[in-house]
Amino acid sequence: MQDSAPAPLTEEQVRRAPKVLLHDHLDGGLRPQTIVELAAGCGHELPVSGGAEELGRWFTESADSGSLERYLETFDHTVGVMQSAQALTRVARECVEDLVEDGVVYAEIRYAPEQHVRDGLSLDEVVAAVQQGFDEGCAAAGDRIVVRQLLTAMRHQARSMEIAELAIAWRDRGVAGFDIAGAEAGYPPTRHLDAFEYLQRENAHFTIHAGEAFGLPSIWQALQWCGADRLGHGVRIIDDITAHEDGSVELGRLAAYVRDKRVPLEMCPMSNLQTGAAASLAEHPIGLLKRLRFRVTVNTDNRLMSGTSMTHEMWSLAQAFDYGLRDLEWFTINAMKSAFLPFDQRFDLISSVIKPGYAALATEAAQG
Ligand SMILES: O=c1[nH]cnc2c1ncn2[C@H]1C[C@H](O)[C@@H](CO)O1
Ligand SMILES: [Zn+2]
Repeated sequence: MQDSAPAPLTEEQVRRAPKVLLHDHLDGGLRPQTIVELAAGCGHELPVSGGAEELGRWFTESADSGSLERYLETFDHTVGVMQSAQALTRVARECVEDLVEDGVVYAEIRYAPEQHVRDGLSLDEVVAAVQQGFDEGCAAAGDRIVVRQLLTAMRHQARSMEIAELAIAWRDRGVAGFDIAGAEAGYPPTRHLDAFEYLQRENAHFTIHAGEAFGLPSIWQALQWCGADRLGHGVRIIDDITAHEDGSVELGRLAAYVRDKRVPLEMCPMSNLQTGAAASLAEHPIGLLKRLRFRVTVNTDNRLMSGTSMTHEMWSLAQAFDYGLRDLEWFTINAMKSAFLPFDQRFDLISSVIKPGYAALATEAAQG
């Protein structure tokens, strides 16, 4: 008889476990050393002058602000050094290298092309430069990772239609979908309804940052007006769930819809602690949402600003909620099922990479 107790986990096992990343910002994941070098090359003035280590600390400390708006201010110093094709290619290539090192087997990486045209690049050149970096990184990694782009439009700007058209123009050349990001309060997703309706007519996929810094109305609009396939964060769906003292739980209509329709939630626990969307990891809604079997996925959001990685997110959750390998496999398969990749490719990654990867780790753990 097989022992049904969850295998005891080590951080090293989590690092080696196959992981899937759906929500990660290219401009939120630079290596501090790369920022120092790119800033020197393009004349961008950094907030501190002491080198990579001090700069890395500056990002995590400044992002740890309790407010999404202040958190977002730190991006001035990553976007500022990502204004040339060479810089974009380098950052994209290093992103793939870092994800491979972290045990990620499939990633959708997002960024806002409209933020990278200050020095004269066209939107098309921006996407091409990032794709070049992803191609180089993936080629160097052999077949260990598959990477796609998601193109983001900034919700306070008015270029979403153009960015949606860009995503369609690149849909067979590395771009898997579309997103909107930026300050949530005051900028409802319905401002960009024309872009979402266009994408729906094109049979395209999109996710919307919603329910992070603003509550249920934002999630409701993202799903019921805009037709989002997935929710970026979506943590505030917890506001539509009542936990009674006797242990029973009641879902409001929106929460029930999200669970019934298997709407993927791109949860980013460490980022939520920094922006104030959750008070502590132990109190993070991910614990209850997983127990209620919402389609929860685990993500990094911004590896630089949160000083995080997929290994760190999953290892921290494992410690906070006593998760074992099976729970991490569940998150990973949830994410792979929710990817904006064709069904046959998702199926193949689940059956030939993810399941065998977790099975091998479970065998290893059982053998001590
Ligand atoms: O967690 C986030 N919420 C909303 N916007 C975000 C978040 N993380 C990054 N962004 C913004 C800042 C980036 O410059 C932009 C594109 O990646 O997306
Ligand atoms: Zn995000």
